[in-house]
Amino acid sequence: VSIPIKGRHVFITGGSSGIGLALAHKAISEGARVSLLARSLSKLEEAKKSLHLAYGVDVGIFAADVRDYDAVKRAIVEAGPIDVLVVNQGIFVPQELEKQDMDEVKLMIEVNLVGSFNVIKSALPLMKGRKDSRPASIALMSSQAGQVGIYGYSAYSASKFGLRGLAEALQQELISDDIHISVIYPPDTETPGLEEERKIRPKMTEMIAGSGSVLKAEEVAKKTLDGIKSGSFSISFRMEGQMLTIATAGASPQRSFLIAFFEVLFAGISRIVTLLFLSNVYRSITKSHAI
Ligand SMILES: NC(=O)C1=CN([C@@H]2O[C@H](COP(=O)(O)OP(=O)(O)OC[C@H]3O[C@@H](n4cnc5c(N)ncnc54)[C@H](OP(=O)(O)O)[C@@H]3O)[C@@H](O)[C@H]2O)C=CC1
Ligand SMILES: CCCCCCCCCCCCCCCC(=O)[C@@H](N)CO
Repeated sequence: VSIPIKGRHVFITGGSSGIGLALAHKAISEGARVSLLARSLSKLEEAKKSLHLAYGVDVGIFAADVRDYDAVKRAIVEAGPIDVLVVNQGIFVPQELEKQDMDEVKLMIEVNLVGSFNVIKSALPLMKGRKDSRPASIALMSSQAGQVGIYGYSAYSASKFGLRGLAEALQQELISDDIHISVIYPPDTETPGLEEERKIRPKMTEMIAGSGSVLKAEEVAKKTLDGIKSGSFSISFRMEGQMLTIATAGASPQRSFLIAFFEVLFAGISRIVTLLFLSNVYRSITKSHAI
């Protein structure tokens, strides 16, 4: 499939900052009509201003908390039928579960996972009933921490793994409506969110996450939009991200015959690489515990 962007309505949650904002830039530069949803109206207005300055076009902005179904529904109905829905809002507060407050655990699940249900469920009727007969897309922002559980991310990883289950089931429900699901698995990405996270990351989390790449939000946005356009179910970054996606291919759909071929060819070897990676992780944990 090929999902056109030009002239279509791209709705981005968490679009006022970081990856979401970078994606707004990219989508507008490819001729989309863009709407952004986030909580803070002032951050949304700032984003709107910066986008106007860069491209001379106006984006629709909607201040709502994804945890509030009615508010999300109102915003989406007001914005009008969506062709490409990017469910990108997310928060990350790393901490060992034993030390983490249940309030923080629930917040991550509610914003990252339940919030995504609220957004998708609100958008579905209008997306399915769209006049535009061309293929549409729903993209969910997961993380490499949604492919492998990482120390300090019990709640965050659970929320991001959850998105994958949602995505796999939803693709079966929506394929007849020509709506294509993508799940995006970025590594650490330079954003205001990551800057905040780094102040409180446990050492072990930093060490493990630090073994992957650190990308610019623009790079993540570009690959994300390219992946959406080609209807890729799984979107990953750089060599290690590609390997991780092959190692965790599981029962996710694969449209590319070439990549399917690689998945089969490298299934054994990528399991070995994964076990080596994990044995390093466990060795580091044991070592640091011994000090
Ligand atoms: N940066 C990274 O290293 C990585 C990030 N990701 C994922 O990418 C996504 C974006 O991350 P990033 O750009 O770093 O994050 P930022 O913190 O920079 O931006 C988060 C965005 O989400 C919005 N948001 C947060 N909470 C809510 C809420 N309850 N309701 C509505 N909007 C909300 C924020 O606006 P406001 O606060 O005003 O609501 C903001 O627009 C997240 O899902 C994250 O998990 C995945 C892998 C790596
Ligand atoms: C075949 C096996 C090879 C495996 C190597 C891959 C390395 C895994 C590193 C995982 C890093 C997780 C970063 C999460 C980033 C994120 O979501 C946030 N910044 C928010 O917390």
